Amino acid sequence: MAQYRRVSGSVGLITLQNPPVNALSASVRQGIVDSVKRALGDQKVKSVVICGQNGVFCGGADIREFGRQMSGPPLVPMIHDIEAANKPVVAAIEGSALGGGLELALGCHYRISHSKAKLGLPEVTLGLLPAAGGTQRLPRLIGVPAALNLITTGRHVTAAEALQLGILDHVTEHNTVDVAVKFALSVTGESLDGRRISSFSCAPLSDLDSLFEEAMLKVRGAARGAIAPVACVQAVRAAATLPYAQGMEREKELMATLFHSGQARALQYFFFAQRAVGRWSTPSGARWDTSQPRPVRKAAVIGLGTMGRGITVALAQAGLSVVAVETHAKQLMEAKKAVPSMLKRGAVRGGTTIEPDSITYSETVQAVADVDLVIEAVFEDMALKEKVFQQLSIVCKPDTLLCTNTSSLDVDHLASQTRHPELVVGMHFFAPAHVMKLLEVVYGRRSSPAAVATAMQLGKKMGKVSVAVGNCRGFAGNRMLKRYLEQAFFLLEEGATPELVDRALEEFGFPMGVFRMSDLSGLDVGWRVRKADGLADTSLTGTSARVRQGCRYSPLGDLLCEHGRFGQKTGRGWYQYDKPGGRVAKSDPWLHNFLDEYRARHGLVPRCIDQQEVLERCLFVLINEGFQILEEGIAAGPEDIDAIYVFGYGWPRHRGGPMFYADMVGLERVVERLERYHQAHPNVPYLQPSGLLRRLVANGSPPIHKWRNVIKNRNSQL
Ligand SMILES: CC(C)(COP(=O)(O)OP(=O)(O)OC[C@H]1O[C@@H](n2cnc3c(N)ncnc32)[C@H](O)[C@@H]1OP(=O)(O)O)[C@@H](O)C(=O)NCCC(=O)NCCSC(=O)/C=C/CCCCCCCCCCCCC(=O)O
Repeated sequence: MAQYRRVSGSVGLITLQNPPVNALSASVRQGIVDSVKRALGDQKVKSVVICGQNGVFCGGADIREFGRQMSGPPLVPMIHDIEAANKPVVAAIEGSALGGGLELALGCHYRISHSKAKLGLPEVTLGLLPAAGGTQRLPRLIGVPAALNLITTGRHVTAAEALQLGILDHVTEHNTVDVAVKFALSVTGESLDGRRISSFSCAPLSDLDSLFEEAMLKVRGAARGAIAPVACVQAVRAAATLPYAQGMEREKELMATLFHSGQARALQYFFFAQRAVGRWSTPSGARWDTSQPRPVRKAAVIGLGTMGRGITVALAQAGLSVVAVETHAKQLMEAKKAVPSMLKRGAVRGGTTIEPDSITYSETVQAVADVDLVIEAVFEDMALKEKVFQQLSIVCKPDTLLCTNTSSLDVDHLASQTRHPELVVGMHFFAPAHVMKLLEVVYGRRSSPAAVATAMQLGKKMGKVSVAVGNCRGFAGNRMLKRYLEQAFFLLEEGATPELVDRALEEFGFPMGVFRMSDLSGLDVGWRVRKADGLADTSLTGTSARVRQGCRYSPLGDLLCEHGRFGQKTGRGWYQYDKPGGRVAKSDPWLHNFLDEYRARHGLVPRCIDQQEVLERCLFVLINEGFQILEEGIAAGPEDIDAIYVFGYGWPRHRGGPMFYADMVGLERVVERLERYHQAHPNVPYLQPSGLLRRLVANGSPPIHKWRNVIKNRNSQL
């Protein structure tokens, strides 16, 4: 709703009231329409101010209404009526003016903002466009290039930038509503002719065609297959080339194509999923709202390889004081050079300053005696990590939280090496650790609620999306990835090429296909793990060469490593590169010969594999493992898995994440395809649909937001 009152004698003050962000729900829109009518009909009122309660102007249209039958007054005519008013209307912006909130402000005759406010048109991130006149008014106000940038990226700008761009008329450090009311009094009776943005023309540009061609190329490159950014460019083009009324028609038409699209559904689901992962819970009953995080002021990082350096930077950027420990003198010296320059680059990018003395370096673990939290980031080797944890348990304060940055090792086992296993959790960072948004916080059997809460909060402070997951081999992300990689190898055995598999995945929306990604991260990483697991034995011959522990196994990755092909770092992997460290993947005839010989040696007759099979085999098997993970309670809900895959593994956001994708495709279809592939490959047991997946289908395939009920029922039966 909206509250209306008269203030300072002649100003009608309209306050949007819909906590927490004053989203423009049907009742808020109705409240605005009614209040504007009252203000315009009241002779005593000479000007109007619109503001939001609790220090937030407006977070935009109510996203929760989008999937439902729309009711209440529509936004577009509401904003037109405000703009057409014959009394000055001033927007008083505090907190946020986003999406429909900014569009409402653009319909006002003046915009005054607090200096700390953020403004933007983020509709594109929800699979939409600013269809309440935003695509038509913003270019008319600030010019086509700047508007294109804001509308196609959805980025939020500070009040200072908004003032510079010309979105705002005034920025204040004081009480914004008071300032706006005074301003409204000062403009009473002035002509509004030059204040209605819809009557402006876009500033002329010399080469519109190439501007829009470039913009189109840029958005197509940035989010492969996403339709909203393309529609945003088309809508802004309409603003630049058509009269306002026709531009509005075009905006409406383009919005209609987006509004009910699968991509919009996926992105809106993902908006709420990101927020849901913060409300974590564990099977032991620990929860986000009942567990108190400990304060962490000083942290330590043990091991300053690539990951340790990135973690050190992330901690320092979060404002912590950091003790960075590396026992190898040469590595320490290199880290002392690398970390400050990483910090400097980050500060330039983010416009922040870093206290250079917030990091101290040491060659001994003794230096961490007084820290609140340690993140161990030594080489991925259990014996080495055990030793470090034993040492830390002696050196640290008894209440220091001990975290391990491992991508798959057993957190419970490491906890058992310490005097306080309840203070041990995993913090699985993704490389580069100071850039990648994802953090898996891995709780062990004995991790205390406070330990989990502290790690989750620290992740948030570092700007990460922290997802709490249980302890199992590979946790959630890598456990699912393993299945995906294995299917990709099997597809090569059956006749596919890395190019074919990668093309299918990249057209689906991944920034890189599985083979290009493996080349980038290094084939030797997985090889080392397989060797440690006793799997990578290429001396086996005959049928046993492709079977391990009774299941199908592909030694292709091991064979490549034996040829010294570790990916980009060696200049050869699944592709060839112009030099070691080269980035541009080129098809490699050697690899194709190698695959031909391999198939011939094993009596494999190559067949034609299409993109659909690639997608189904690789993605459905990964999804199936996701269901297994939910079934086991390793992840609390599908949103956790989706956040992990979008933020950590390049799953295209406009497809919502693997679990959402399964919901979109239809669970019955996923089961049917998995069963069919399992029949064709009976020695791949994990192609069998998981129990949870089958149960969901048996329960009538409820929509994704209801899966938790089925999972919960299952857990309560156990
Ligand atoms: C920056 C924020 C605003 C605040 O951030 P923060 O303080 O960190 O808080 P959060 O945790 O993010 O949020 C707190 C809770 O509030 C919920 N929330 C936030 N914003 C919204 C919202 N806009 N709607 C609903 N709920 C919201 C959030 O989920 C949290 O709750 P919970 O924890 O999940 O329970 C930050 O929140 C933020 O960035 N918000 C989103 C801002 C945004 O993206 N705004 C744009 C929204 S879309 C929009 O505005 C569109 C406008 C144009 C619409 C035109 C309509 C025309 C319809 C025509 C249809 C024609 C087609 C029909 C065709 C046919 O049918 O024929």
